Amino acid sequence: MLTAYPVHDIRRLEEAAIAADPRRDLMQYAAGALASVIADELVEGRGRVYGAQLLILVGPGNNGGDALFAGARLARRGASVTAVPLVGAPHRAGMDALVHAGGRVVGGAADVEADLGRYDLAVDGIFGIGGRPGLPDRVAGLVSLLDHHAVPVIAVDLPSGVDADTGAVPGAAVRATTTVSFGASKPSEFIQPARDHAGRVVRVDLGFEADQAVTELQQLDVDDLAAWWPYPGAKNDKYSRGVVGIDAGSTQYPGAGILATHGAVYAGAGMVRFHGSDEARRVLTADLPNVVYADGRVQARLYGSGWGEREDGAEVIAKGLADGLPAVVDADGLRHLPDGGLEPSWLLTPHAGELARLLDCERSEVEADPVGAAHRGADRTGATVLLKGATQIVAQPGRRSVLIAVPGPAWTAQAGSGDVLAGICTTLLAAGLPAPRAAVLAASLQAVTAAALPGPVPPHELAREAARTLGRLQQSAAPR
Ligand SMILES: NC(=O)C1=CN([C@@H]2O[C@H](COP(=O)(O)OP(=O)(O)OC[C@H]3O[C@@H](n4cnc5c(N)ncnc54)[C@H](O)[C@@H]3O)[C@@H](O)[C@H]2O)[C@@H](O)CC1
Ligand SMILES: [K+]
Repeated sequence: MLTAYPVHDIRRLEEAAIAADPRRDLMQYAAGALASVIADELVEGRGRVYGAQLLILVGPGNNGGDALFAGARLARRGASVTAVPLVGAPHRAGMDALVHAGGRVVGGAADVEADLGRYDLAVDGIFGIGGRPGLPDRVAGLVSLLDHHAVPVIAVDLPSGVDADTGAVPGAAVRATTTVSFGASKPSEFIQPARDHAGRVVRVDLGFEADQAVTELQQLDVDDLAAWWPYPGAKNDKYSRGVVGIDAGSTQYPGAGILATHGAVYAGAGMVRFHGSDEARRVLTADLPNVVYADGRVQARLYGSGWGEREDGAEVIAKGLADGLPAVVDADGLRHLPDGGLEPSWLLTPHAGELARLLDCERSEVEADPVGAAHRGADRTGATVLLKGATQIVAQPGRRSVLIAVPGPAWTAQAGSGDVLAGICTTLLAAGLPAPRAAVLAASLQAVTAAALPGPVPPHELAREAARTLGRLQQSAAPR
């Protein structure tokens, strides 16, 4: 599991680390770690550090200081280092160190633009955690020229221009090949589209110790998925594994019910009872003869995928609430929720547009701060929220921390993926998992399954593959 903290909390952790050991120079430590990553990349790219052409992009803060001190270390190892101050006054001591080590400082972007292609590597020390999203125009111009010349960029702490807290990229931003992240991960390392700007992330431990008061973003990895999945054991029967009730699909959208049922079955439900349309039932009878159509005991329900315009939607959901069973509400079902008063054992699975409708805001507002929007959705409804999209985020009512699923390939964004996902989530609720864990495991299973495939497959095939993934994960799982 990887943990990220918002900038506000990283500053607090940094202050606490300095107070605990005032003699430790965090900037020198950071610069040393940065220099060693740069040296490794130079050796990999051209065989040695000596004689390498290194360009340092310098902003007005400590981020530029880190870059300058790292540049000084590499100049001492024989690299030819050019620093270009781009915004405001650069870090004084860092500049002195670079010049003292034999580095060159030019006046501004115009002095390097003509021959950018000669640089082996550029270091982005423009803005760090003090940066506001976007880049001043002249800086954006230089950054896009570097891209044009295919000069690899190592970002110091984070790629300048991205929003560290939200992962949004509202304007120009550096696209790094590698990011050297200090002290603690930033949310932008996990959340798209900023995650793509970071490239490979090398994390440098500065000895921060998290405390209870900080907000955490916890991103699962494959080992967490393997360890947390509730594999059926020898003592399980179909009831203890969980019976899923699916009320999904409609005459207009029969496929949604079929897909959700595939998700539920292949994720290992003890039994699935299907209460959707007759068209879907005919297909399911042929494809998945284990599905049951009679009423009877269930342990979790799914409502809403492919409902379309359903007149009795609000009534069905109200009845489900009165039953007191955990439930997943997906897609069209989200239009029929009561105003607040849901339970955290209920899991809502909106994409950005559906969450915007729940929050009475624009989709762009959700995309600008997906974690914040997922929190608001959970707080407003009282339910757990899984916000689907390029980054899959799970928020709980009244809690500031969020879970983030293992990232998967972009091709899973296709019609029907959400229906399968809703089915997997319901299987995990029926198995007795709390909604947040069910949501993050289901989304992670889909991502890990897709990542192991050579390319796009339709969602019902992805559901079948998920069962194979679970078989492999179970073998590799270390008990926790
Ligand atoms: N957090 C930590 O524990 C450590 C932080 N260090 C470095 O310090 C950095 C933070 O340093 P600072 O707080 O000085 O912040 P920055 O280096 O991010 O710079 C902030 C400055 O840039 C200006 N600025 C921000 N966005 C702008 C924009 N879009 N257009 C124009 N001007 C803009 C601000 O007004 C401010 O003056 C970290 O990212 C990291 O690189 C390291 O030295 C080691 C320890
Ligand atoms: K940077």
